[in-house]
Amino acid sequence: MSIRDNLDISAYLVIGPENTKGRPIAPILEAVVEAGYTCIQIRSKTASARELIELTCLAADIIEKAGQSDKTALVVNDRLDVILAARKDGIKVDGIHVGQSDIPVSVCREYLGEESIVGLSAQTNELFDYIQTTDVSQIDYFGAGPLHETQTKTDCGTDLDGKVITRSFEEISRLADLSPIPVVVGGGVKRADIPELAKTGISGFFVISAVSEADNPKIAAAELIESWKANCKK
Ligand SMILES: Cc1ncc(COP(=O)(O)OP(=O)(O)O)c(N)n1
Ligand SMILES: Cc1ncsc1CCOP(=O)(O)O
Ligand SMILES: [Mg+2]
Repeated sequence: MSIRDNLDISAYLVIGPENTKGRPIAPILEAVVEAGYTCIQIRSKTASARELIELTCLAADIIEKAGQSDKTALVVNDRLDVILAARKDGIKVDGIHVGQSDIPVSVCREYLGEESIVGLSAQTNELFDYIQTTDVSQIDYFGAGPLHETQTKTDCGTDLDGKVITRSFEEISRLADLSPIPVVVGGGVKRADIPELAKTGISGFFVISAVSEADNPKIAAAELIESWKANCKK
């Protein structure tokens, strides 16, 4: 049985060295694992392959030391090469998250195998048609959003005309109803959004800055997940 079989994307942290205001990543990872986050995604647009492998190793170590290897999934953003290299070093990496212009999901599935998690960002344009018509046989969940415009990823939700399309709670509820697979929503999500987001019926929230840029990431991480659990529909 792999962690893919019991996929839980309810509390999902995305993190990279460019998101921590210069602070070390390890204490933030330790705090989110301790708080019970179910998924951690290593994502960096600036780190080298070697740095990403090291970071992935660090995260896997922290998850293992906390005894959470069966509960906190570790995925890497975009970089199939990094996952393959990390696995060759014996590091437990559970999967990948890719977007519309990244390596195709069929290739990820072929190289990572049936026990791995493959997450895909839903397309912004014609989102509702897209999630109902896409072949989801190779993927485990959709990443969708943004709820608000975000400085962390300014191109998130950009439509064909270059305009950022944010999603209302009502639209997110429709997404949850229509999607054949779990949906995790992020992009500008802050603590105040969690009660309403949790009531939409989606499977989880994902955040970068609400935790990694917080004055106290440990408290911020705990508050987000507690609020999610307190308000969750399912
Ligand atoms: C959980 C989750 N959802 C969406 C994204 C965005 O992925 P992508 O569209 O490929 O953009 P980048 O993150 O690669 O800039 C994500 N990373 N995680
Ligand atoms: C990686 C990613 N994908 C869609 S929005 C986003 C960034 C979310 O960051 P923040 O939680 O700081 O808005
Ligand atoms: Mg990507």
